This record gives sequence, structure tokens and C-alpha cells, in this order.
Amino acid sequence: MTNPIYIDQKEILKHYKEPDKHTHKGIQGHALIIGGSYGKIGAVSLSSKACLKTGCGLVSVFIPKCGYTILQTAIPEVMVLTDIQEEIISNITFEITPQAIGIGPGLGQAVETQNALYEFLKRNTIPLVIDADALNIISNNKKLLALVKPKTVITPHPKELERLIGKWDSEEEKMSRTISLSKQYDVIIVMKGAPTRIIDGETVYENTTGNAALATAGTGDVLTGMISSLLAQSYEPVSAAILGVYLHGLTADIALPETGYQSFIASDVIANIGKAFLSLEKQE
Ligand SMILES: NC(=O)C1=CN([C@@H]2O[C@H](COP(=O)(O)OP(=O)(O)OC[C@H]3O[C@@H](n4cnc5c(N)ncnc54)[C@H](OP(=O)(O)O)[C@@H]3O)[C@@H](O)[C@H]2O)[C@@H](O)CC1
Ligand SMILES: Nc1ncnc2c1ncn2[C@@H]1O[C@H](COP(=O)(O)OP(=O)(O)O)[C@@H](O)[C@H]1O
Ligand SMILES: [Mg+2]
Repeated sequence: MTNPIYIDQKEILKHYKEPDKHTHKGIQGHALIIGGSYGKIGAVSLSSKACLKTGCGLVSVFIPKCGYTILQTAIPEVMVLTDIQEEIISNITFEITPQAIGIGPGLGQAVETQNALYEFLKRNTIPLVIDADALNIISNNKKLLALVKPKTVITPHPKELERLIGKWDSEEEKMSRTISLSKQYDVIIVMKGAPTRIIDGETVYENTTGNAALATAGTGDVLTGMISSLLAQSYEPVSAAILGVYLHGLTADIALPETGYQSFIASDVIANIGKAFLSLEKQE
């Protein structure tokens, strides 16, 4: 394997941009999270809240109608757009112009949703993070990969990666196939795991934060919101992926002494994003 670049404090400070005192919500980035289906609206709640807590000025979600009251009640700061269907997403249309989009958490894989994703990928030119069921739909129809724009960030967990690149027999094979995929489509691949690695063509980054407390439902949905937020704030896609993965892991390191491994949940990632950011400020 190519020697990785370790994502530690020193590396992070090359990417991190301090907030501008004179900024306002209108220039702080608007992100859109697209996902959710009946019973999985929580994935979008987690993702959009994490997006806000990572510094974006405005966050909107696009969800099926059944999630409207849930989202508006759970996170009043988030704006809600709904699909025409009650329980699934069937037609992704919106009149806003976000600076970044995250798609996939809780999305489901209904046929109508597959078609909606196809139409969306054909049209979309906005910086994008693709996760979860959006990746699974692409894996079932690999022609969709050709519609994914350069420098899109994709965030597969090991099973989602296997669905994309096929089974591997060794770590070397997994890495070389992932690098090939990244080069072929010019995409940034966040290979989630322990540790998480980020592949940008031949360049491999390896994260140094995080622990097994993260092995709990929804922490990946939170990561999608965090990377989408940084993309909307004008970070380059690879920097958004690096900083998002580092901060996400750091929340678990910060929380561990209080929660232990067992009682840490995805909402604890969100609750500790602020402390993770503050630890960057202190080092300057
Ligand atoms: N509250 C909500 O609304 C939530 C909604 N969610 C939404 O649900 C949808 C389905 O997503 P999902 O990831 O749960 O299902 P899926 O893709 O079948 O993968 C599961 C299988 O993958 C594997 N695997 C996973 N991690 C691994 C690892 N580190 N290391 C090794 N293997 C690993 C493991 O497979 P096994 O090893 O058992 O063969 C496991 O059984 C998606 O839209 C998501 O956003 C969830 O986020 C939860 C909270
Ligand atoms: N043992 C572990 N050590 C470190 N990080 C982990 C561990 N298990 C899971 N994670 C992290 O937790 C997240 C899980 O993402 P994912 O599987 O997509 O969850 P979900 O779909 O439930 O939101 C990833 O960022 C992964 O790197
Ligand atoms: Mg996931």
C-alpha cells in the first residue's frame, strides 16, 4: 500500500480555516441533505443537525412528506422541503441553490427512488456527498457512476464498499481496487472503518482519531452531514472529507471518558462537535 498521510493535528491545521469575524449566515454556506423514508427519518434528522453544528449558515432537507412534522419539531433551525410522496422520495426537485448537497441517509431503495436518483445525478452540478442507500442504488446499477461529477465525495462503510468494488481477498486488493475506482471516476472515497482512510486518486490519508464508541447506529449519517457542511463552507472536497472525518472521530475521543464505549450514541457525536472545533483553535 502507498504510504498514507496521517490525519493528525498537524495535517488538519493545513486544511482548517478559522471563522471570519464578519461572516453572516448568507455567506456561511447553505447545505441540502436529501434522504429519509418511512421509519428512517431519524437518519436525516441526525445528518442535518450535524450539518448545522459543523458551521453551515443554512441547512435545508429534502424528505418524504411523512418526515415533515418530525423534522420541524426535532430541529427548528432546519428548513424542510418535501417530496410529492408520503413515504419515499420519488422526484428530487427544489428551487433553492445550496452550495453543497449530501444524499443517501435513510433514503431506501424503492424503484421510484432509484429513478429519482438517476434524474438527480444527471442534472446536478452542485458539490456532492453520496452515502448509504444512494451508494447502494449506484452499486446495483454501476452505469450511474458515470453520472457522478468529478471530486464528488463518497462515504461507504465496508459493506457498501464491497457492493461497489466487489469482494476482496486481501487488504492490498481492497486498497488497489478502491484507488482504481477513485481514479476512474475522479471521486474522493472515504473508506469508513477503524481506521477510516480517504482515497483521492493515488493519495491515501489515514485518520488518527475515533474509537469503537462510534460503532453505533447513525454515526455515519452524522459524518455525511459534517462533510456536506464543510463543502458548503467552500472547503475543497478533499479538505472537507479530511476535516470532517478528523472532527467526527475526535468527538468520540472527547466523549469517551464520560460515556464509555457502550452509552455513546450518534447524538453524542453532534453534542461534541463544538469541543472538537475548540481543540483546533487552542493549538494556534
Ligand atoms: N436512525 C436511522 O434512521 C438510521 C438509518 N440508517 C439508514 O439505514 C440504511 C441502511 O444502512 P445500514 O448501514 O444499516 O445497512 P447496510 O448497508 O445493509 O449495512 C449493514 C451491514 O454492513 C456491514 N457493516 C457495516 N459497518 C461495518 C463495519 N464497520 N465493518 C464491517 N461490516 C460492516 C454489516 O454486514 P455483515 O458484517 O453483518 O455482513 C452490516 O450488517 C441507510 O440508508 C442508513 O442511512 C442507519 O444509518 C441507522 C440509523
Ligand atoms: N470500531 C470503530 N472504530 C472507529 N470508528 C468506527 C468503528 N466502528 C464504526 N466506526 C465509524 O462509525 C461510522 C459508522 O458509519 P455507518 O456504518 O455508515 O453508520 P450508520 O449508517 O449507522 O450511520 C463510520 O464513520 C466509521 O468509521
Ligand atoms: Mg451509513
